[in-house]
Amino acid sequence: MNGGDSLIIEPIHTDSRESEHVDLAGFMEGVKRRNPGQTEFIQAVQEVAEDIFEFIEGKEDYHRWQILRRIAEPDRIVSFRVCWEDDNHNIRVQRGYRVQNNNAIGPYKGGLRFHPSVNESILKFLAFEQTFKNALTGLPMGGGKGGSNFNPKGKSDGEIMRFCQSFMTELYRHIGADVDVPAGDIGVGGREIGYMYGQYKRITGQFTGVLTGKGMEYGGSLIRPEATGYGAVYFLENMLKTKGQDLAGKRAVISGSGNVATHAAEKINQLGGKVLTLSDSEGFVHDPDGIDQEKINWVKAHKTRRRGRISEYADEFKNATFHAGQRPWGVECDVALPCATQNELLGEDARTLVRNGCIAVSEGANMPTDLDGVHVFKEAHLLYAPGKASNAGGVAVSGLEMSQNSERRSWRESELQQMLRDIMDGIHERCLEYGDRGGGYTDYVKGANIAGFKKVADAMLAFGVV
Ligand SMILES: NC(=O)C1=CN([C@@H]2O[C@H](COP(=O)(O)OP(=O)(O)OC[C@H]3O[C@@H](n4cnc5c(N)ncnc54)[C@H](OP(=O)(O)O)[C@@H]3O)[C@@H](O)[C@H]2O)C=CC1
Ligand SMILES: O=C(O)CCC(=O)C(=O)O
Repeated sequence: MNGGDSLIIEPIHTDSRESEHVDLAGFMEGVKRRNPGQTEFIQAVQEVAEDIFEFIEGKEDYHRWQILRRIAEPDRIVSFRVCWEDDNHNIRVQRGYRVQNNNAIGPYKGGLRFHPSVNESILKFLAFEQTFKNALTGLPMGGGKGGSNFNPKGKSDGEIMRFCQSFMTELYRHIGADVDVPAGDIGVGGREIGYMYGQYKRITGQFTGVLTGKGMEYGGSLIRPEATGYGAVYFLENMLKTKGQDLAGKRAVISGSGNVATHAAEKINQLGGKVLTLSDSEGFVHDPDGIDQEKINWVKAHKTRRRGRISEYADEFKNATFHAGQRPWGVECDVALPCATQNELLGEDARTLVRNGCIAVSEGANMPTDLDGVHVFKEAHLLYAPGKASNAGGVAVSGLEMSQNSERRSWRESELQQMLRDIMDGIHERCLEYGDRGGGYTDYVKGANIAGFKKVADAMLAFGVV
């Protein structure tokens, strides 16, 4: 059963087993009971709880004030109907959501996803992850996420505009520059942000920093489009540096062909690596000659302007092959960057990567590796960065966009590039601080989970029970 669409949440009751010190298994039993069928959300909480239980052992305050339990219960979930008219004058009805997970350290912040798979479980997992990620950036941002089961594929520009306007007609009452600041995610790029911002401005009459990822003409920030992909590669570079290595000559396997994947590919090339693959939901392309900047430019135009499929890459560039219905993890590589979607790299894929000699994985997507895969990477002592650390560059530059909007000014590209670098270096440092397992091995998952948790948890302790 997929309970993802259910809005009924069991009331938080003081079950005697949960008001005392439960162990990890007892805690997860409660999470599963309260969130039936929400597999992605349960997976995300489990991955965090595995590390946090070890960290809070003997730390009475975190237990007594039920901090993890409270972070794993969204502050609120808003669900609404979104009606729009297609080009054939049919009335279409979609479901929209905003999950406001936690605002202990700043306004809710996180993207909007338009994809047919969107449901409550997926947005809850994303908002939960976002809470830790945003804390890791060091900027004052809480965690949220939203979206709709609207499928943008094959829709005309007019249909996209009407949907975005209808979506914002309800969402606007739940957001604000100091309340909740959405941005893009899968299926939401510059075009959609523009339509939504226009509608927000039309309804409220306000020109404020209520969305990020805006166009440069109306309050956007330089390098926001590049920031997630570039940041994931900076993080990868930092991990390699701990082993005295760099990206020069390294073969990279990348999934996805959207915003994050193409900018990750761009930065890998700039740092001397060779990108062998890109993918979309229909399969992957393998280009043994390398996907250089010219080819990346073709992919960007193909996906964002022509709205084409990645399979057509193999018709355009000689020696490239398209592998329908497959993911790229079997292609031999030194580094891998999953940049498409959740659970796209399973335990078996992780074993294949390890067997083929891959030394580092930096996640551009959110939770692309399933729990089995995470455990495989940890046991192999791979340099493995979870998305909440490695893909934080995007939301970090969104935070910088908020600052620029508040100050009513724009920073130079060189300043922003340096700030993105510094923020990614800072996240890496925090992972090293909390993820040291001894013997030269850093567990970046543990480091990211604990560093993110500690910041949010300590703010929550300051507020008492709210
Ligand atoms: N944009 C950002 O700033 C940030 C994004 N992320 C995460 O990065 C990932 C990619 O986002 P982004 O690049 O912005 O999104 P885009 O919409 O630009 O691109 C998404 C890419 O992923 C592919 N994809 C989507 N769903 C699936 C699926 N079910 N199976 C296989 N491939 C799929 C798409 O293929 P197709 O065209 O066939 O749908 C497309 O190639 C997401 O996990 C997102 O949450 C994380 C941090 C910030
Ligand atoms: O820039 C933002 O606010 C959103 C980024 C995002 O959705 C993410 O980090 O997953």
